[in-house]
Amino acid sequence: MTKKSVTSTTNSGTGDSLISLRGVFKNYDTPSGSFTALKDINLDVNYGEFVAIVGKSGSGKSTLINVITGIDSPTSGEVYVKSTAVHSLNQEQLAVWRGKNIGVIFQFFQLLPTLTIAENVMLPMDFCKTYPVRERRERALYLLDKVGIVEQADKLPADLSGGQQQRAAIARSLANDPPILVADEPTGNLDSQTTDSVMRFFEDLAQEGKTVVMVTHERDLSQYFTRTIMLSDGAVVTSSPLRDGVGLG
Ligand SMILES: Nc1ncnc2c1ncn2[C@@H]1O[C@H](COP(=O)(O)OP(=O)(O)OP(=O)(O)O)[C@@H](O)[C@H]1O
Repeated sequence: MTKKSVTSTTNSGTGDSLISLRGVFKNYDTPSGSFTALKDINLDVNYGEFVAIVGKSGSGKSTLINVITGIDSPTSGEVYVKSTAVHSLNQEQLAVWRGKNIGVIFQFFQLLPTLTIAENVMLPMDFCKTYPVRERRERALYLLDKVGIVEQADKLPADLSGGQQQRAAIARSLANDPPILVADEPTGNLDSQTTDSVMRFFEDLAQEGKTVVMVTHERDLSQYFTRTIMLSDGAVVTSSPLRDGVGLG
């Protein structure tokens, strides 16, 4: 599948964009009063984009992706993914919706230590009942093969290297074939060679039409992204296309 360009940042939130944020604010109550972590975020991300969220520590990067995934709800404003109004789903609806639509990848992998790698990859399918029971292990093995670690399928996470665990986490994120992958510092715990291979894998997924949104502190990864969104004090300060015209409005 070829990449598509990002749409205008002014559509209604129910247009062609895959992810659409409209006037999103997020306030946290703190002992010293209300703190605004996100300020009037308006953003559109389309199919096949590989987007970096960058900015200083505390600028709101994790809060932004938590609002996109529905892990956190906005204080005001609207979050749409395809035609779903994420901001209006209840917790139970959110869990199932997220399981089917968003693969989440963390810096520290968060594989369940007592389950094998294949069982970890099967978990999202078990939770959302997206594939028949008899097909789930076969699909897990297919995904582990895709990320290059199928021979580790029956080992426990502790028996794998950091890079292999992150590949397992990526396979798990793909279990329900979601259109979106969201990753918070996924290479923060990897050496540079493993980082490059993980980044190339994300790049390939974006080429296939998945949308990848990734928080990163690592400046030398910019070659991989189709767009960089920079946050400062909770606001978007730049949203720049990086190459091939992808990301141009
Ligand atoms: N639950 C919370 N309660 C109060 N303040 C919070 C909460 N979560 C985040 N914040 C504050 O919101 C701001 C943005 O936090 P966030 O974690 O999104 O930043 P970040 O850019 O991801 O930072 P880092 O790069 O250090 O991970 C920070 O000032 C943080 O202290």
